[in-house]
Amino acid sequence: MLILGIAGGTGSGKTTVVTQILNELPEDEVTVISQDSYYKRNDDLTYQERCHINFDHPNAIDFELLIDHIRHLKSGQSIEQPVYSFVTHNRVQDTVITHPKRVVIIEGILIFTDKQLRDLIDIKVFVHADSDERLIRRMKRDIQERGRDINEVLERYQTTLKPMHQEFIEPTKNYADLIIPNDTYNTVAIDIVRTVINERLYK
Ligand SMILES: Nc1ncnc2c1ncn2[C@@H]1O[C@H](COP(=O)(O)OP(=O)(O)O)[C@@H](O)[C@H]1O
Ligand SMILES: O=c1ccn([C@@H]2O[C@H](COP(=O)(O)O)[C@@H](O)[C@H]2O)c(=O)[nH]1
Repeated sequence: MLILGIAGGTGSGKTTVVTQILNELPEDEVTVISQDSYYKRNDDLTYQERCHINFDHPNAIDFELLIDHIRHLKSGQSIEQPVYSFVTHNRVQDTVITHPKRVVIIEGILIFTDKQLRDLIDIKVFVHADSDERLIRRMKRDIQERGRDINEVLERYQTTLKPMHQEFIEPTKNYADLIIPNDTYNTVAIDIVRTVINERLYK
């Protein structure tokens, strides 16, 4: 099994890069684990309290469960991947049965902050986009898809996203084997990732 980690700031294009990689590989050989599925359960908090959680801090992530699941997949066992709701800011009851595949892609802003998780990842990719580009993309997404208003997005960006990015996410670029500049679509980088995966899998 080959484990690929795709990190990078919010709006950098991680999900887009994952989709591009998926398009290059046989469907039955790849599975994706999203860090977002592993936000901690917050059943004991009210909705208002959950709105104030710092989702860009490593403490928000249930790394213990995520690492446990990656180890299970590595040893050939299926897992029940949690499902997270950005509307309620909490996990839902459903889970998705995820089977081990030859390639496992883990994607998320904070995945390189945890050493145990880093050590399980064979190829670490960091997707880079300038902060203004990421802010614009994040504003569009949160307003169009997550029901937020412009003031809410800007306030959150200034008070939480930007400082957390600088403190926790940007420094993990140093762990990357490959940095993908993604201010514009980068097909060359995707070709390189595909070549590396094929090389490792079929050598
Ligand atoms: N290279 C790019 N150029 C322009 N828009 C992009 C690019 N990559 C991603 N996007 C757009 O930016 C938004 C955020 O991308 P996404 O892949 O969801 O980022 P992330 O998963 O890192 O938060 C999406 O609307 C996506 O279509
Ligand atoms: O309930 C939540 C949980 C997280 N977020 C934000 O999501 C991004 C991470 O997702 P990307 O796809 O990488 O952008 C993170 O910046 C959190 O602030 C949220 O809005 N609500």
